[in-house]
Amino acid sequence: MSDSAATMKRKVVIMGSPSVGKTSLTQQYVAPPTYNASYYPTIEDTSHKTVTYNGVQYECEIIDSAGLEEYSLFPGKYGIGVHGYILVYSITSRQSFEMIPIVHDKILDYAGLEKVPCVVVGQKLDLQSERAVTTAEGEALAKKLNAGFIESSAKDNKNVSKAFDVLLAEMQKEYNPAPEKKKSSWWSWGAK
Ligand SMILES: Nc1nc2c(ncn2[C@@H]2O[C@H](COP(=O)(O)OP(=O)(O)OP(=O)(O)O)[C@@H](O)[C@H]2O)c(=O)[nH]1
Repeated sequence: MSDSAATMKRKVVIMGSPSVGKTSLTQQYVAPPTYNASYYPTIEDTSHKTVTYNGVQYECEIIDSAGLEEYSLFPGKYGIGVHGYILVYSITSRQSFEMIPIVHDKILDYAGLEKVPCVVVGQKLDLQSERAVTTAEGEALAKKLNAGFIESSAKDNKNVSKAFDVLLAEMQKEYNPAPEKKKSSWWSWGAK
């Protein structure tokens, strides 16, 4: 995973309950406009996209994983060498929302980390009349997990690339932060 001067490689895994729209989100991002109303459960798919975010070019490897249930074993290959995670629930399913902290805990446990760049994505934003999780609840959970947050609709292609941008921002904070501004020292107080 070496980074060339021009392009940085970023490996991203998309995780969450079955049928929340992980594949639809990925496909809409990688090859828009792509939306399929039929449901085909994923085993695993990998796709690639090169994007420029905040002046940096990233070559992203995006792994769309199989839907996880509460008692699924965490697939170890998703805990190694991964730069960031997109944790997806559906705004129409509380069960899928409740899976988010469980998946997040599994990632940290497996990787032995205290923090990892993540974005929590509330998918199926077009299904407002079936909403079961409020935006405020989503935001509060993401804050608790130290993650970014956005609601999206793969169907309407709403906030799809923004979801990836939020993760790129989280990864930039973690792996290539802006140089810290010089802190003032005690003796500089009052000095002009
Ligand atoms: N209304 C609506 N339906 C969606 C949206 N995204 C996905 N779907 C539908 O939800 C179903 C599941 O979508 P997938 O993208 O296959 O979900 P997944 O999370 O990848 O599913 P698994 O492979 O089982 O993990 C499909 O019928 C999609 O058409 C969305 O934004 N809005």
